[in-house]
Amino acid sequence: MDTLKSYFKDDFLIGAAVNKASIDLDRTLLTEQFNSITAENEMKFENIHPEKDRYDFSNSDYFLEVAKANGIALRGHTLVWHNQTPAWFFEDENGHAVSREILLERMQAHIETVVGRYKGQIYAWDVVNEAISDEEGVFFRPSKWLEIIGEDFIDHAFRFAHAADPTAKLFYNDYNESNPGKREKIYTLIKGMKARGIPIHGMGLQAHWNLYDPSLLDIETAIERYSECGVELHITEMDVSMFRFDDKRTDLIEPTKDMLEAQAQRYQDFFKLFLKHRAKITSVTFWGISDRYTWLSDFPVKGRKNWPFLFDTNNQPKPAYDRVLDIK
Ligand SMILES: Oc1ccccc1CN[C@@H]1C=C[C@@H](O)[C@H](O)[C@H]1O
Repeated sequence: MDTLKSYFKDDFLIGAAVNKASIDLDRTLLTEQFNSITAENEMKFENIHPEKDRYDFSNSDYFLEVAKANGIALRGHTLVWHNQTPAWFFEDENGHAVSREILLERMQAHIETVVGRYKGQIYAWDVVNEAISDEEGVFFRPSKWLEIIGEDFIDHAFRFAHAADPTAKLFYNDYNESNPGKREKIYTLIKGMKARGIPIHGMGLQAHWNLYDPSLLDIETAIERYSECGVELHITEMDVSMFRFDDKRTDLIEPTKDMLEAQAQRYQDFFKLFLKHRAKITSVTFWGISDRYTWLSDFPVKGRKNWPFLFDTNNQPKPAYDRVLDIK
């Protein structure tokens, strides 16, 4: 029987985000279908470095152990992000903002400790996540990193990561990556980093898409534009929501047949595009394993169930799975 990882074995890795529950609960489907995993939350700052002098590698070590035992590659997510990073990291003992020099020292220590621990065992890192603003006319997203260090916080993060593990591919990762306005800002960022000799190797397109947008044209234009920077591409957090981002409906307890058919068509269209650009794309990761669990059941509408993946709430293939395996 074909599986995702076997069907695309000559094209790109097929990955899934896992968490402490799903890596065990959904182990059969995970090992059968996927050959890459990403920690959904367990390698983020607040979980892996919860206190100034304490790191917690228990979950990330376990994820690596499971990955190795099953011939699965591990993606690292994420080192520098405005979200899920504890406030103490930016403050001195009196609760005041630390200096640029101190924050750079702390950033370097964090990256050296985390990336260094898994040197040679993590094939790609999302070094910086979501540093570009969605707001028209604003380039960088405001954050404590930007405020205290300045615009070069990104360059430093990549340099520290490369020094800690020269074998890892280093990615900039972002969402709304196919929106033309944000695409051009990300393109400018990466182009500039390459021109300055910063060790950036890839662009992570999060691909939090839905039944209605973005258009295939915007996605393909983004794939081509980022590739022009001379970096490889990863699809890093793919899910296809049944709802537009601004649709706050909460009446459904299961997807309609029309939704499932529309989702199957969207997934087939997306994977046809990925195959067309297989020379640029080296990994495609879903931001979950199956509809049994998705972060979208709490975002943007808390408690509103969503069904964004190829496998249903019982880990069974949906129409979208059959359509993705019926392209070649
Ligand atoms: O789609 C978005 C819309 C607004 C803010 C962030 C995002 C996506 N942000 C992602 C989603 C879930 C987290 O687990 C990931 O670490 C993060 O990269």
